[in-house]
Amino acid sequence: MNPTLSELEAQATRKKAAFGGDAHIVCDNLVRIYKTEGVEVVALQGLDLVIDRGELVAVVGASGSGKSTLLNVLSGLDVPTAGVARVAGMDLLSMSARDRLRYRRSVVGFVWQQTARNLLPYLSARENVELPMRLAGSGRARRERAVELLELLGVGYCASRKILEMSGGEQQRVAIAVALANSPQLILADEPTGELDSETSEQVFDALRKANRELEVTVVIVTHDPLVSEQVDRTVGIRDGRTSSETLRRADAEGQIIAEEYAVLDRVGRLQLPRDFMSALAMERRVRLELESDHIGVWPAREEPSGD
Ligand SMILES: Nc1ncnc2c1ncn2[C@@H]1O[C@H](COP(=O)(O)OP(=O)(O)OP(=O)(O)O)[C@@H](O)[C@H]1O
Repeated sequence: MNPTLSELEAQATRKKAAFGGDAHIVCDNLVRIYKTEGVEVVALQGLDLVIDRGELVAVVGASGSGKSTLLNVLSGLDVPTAGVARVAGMDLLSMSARDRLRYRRSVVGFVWQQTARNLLPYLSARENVELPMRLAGSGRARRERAVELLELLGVGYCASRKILEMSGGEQQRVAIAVALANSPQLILADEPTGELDSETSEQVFDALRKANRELEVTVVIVTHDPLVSEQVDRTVGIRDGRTSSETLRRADAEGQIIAEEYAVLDRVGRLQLPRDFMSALAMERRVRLELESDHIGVWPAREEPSGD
């Protein structure tokens, strides 16, 4: 018997709910097209991404691959052209202006690469951390919380200093305290160690890891810094506006970290082969697939015999 219309509707809703389920961040077929002077740039071309609550994830990819666009969408600063973007159950496409403001103030915190974008120069570190709490209208104990956060991140001694009296690494750790001020569920960081040397980068990354482990905040870091991308449990690679690869790290029985690379398979079965794999075997246009009992073989297409 043919299904009724309401059965079909229920089926479609079930299917929709299945992708990502109740994960903390769900991007499903996310598209962002920029139009400038009549020219269209497709920055995100159907990006799928699922991040669970409490994960610490690095996002990597070549310049122009869409990393900042993704972060801008997740931070509520930019609205995607199509697809689904959901954070903590909130739909970032259909959100009202009022909900968006609330979302940006108290659900998500950001840390940018340029410290000038994170901190106000005429306020002390402590006052900078208090400011988002003031704007959100949170009542008492702002001062205590600001000092507590600065101490947690190892920069309690900077509480009364202004930006110019702190090193780059100290400024970024204060910026993380600012991002944490209103107890967000998620921290987004765009190249937070981009302007720092490796020792200072380590301190800033440790501060983000502390926020993740001790305050149970989900953390997404866009980075070119191997020091960051090689220490997280999961690194997501973006290529041409889509998630193309993932590296998962786990400790083996001896405590050694093992990194395993995966290609990302979308819901209709598409995957991107790494460019260096394709060029190593001169694969282009089409490949031959063979289904084996436990894997799928991929071969370069056979040379067609030339007719002469
Ligand atoms: N506001 C905008 N208007 C027009 N095009 C844009 C805009 N922002 C980004 N783009 C384009 O979208 C594409 C993705 O840019 P995006 O900044 O997300 O890349 P990215 O991976 O963050 O790069 P990078 O590592 O250099 O910061 C690029 O082709 C870029 O030129």
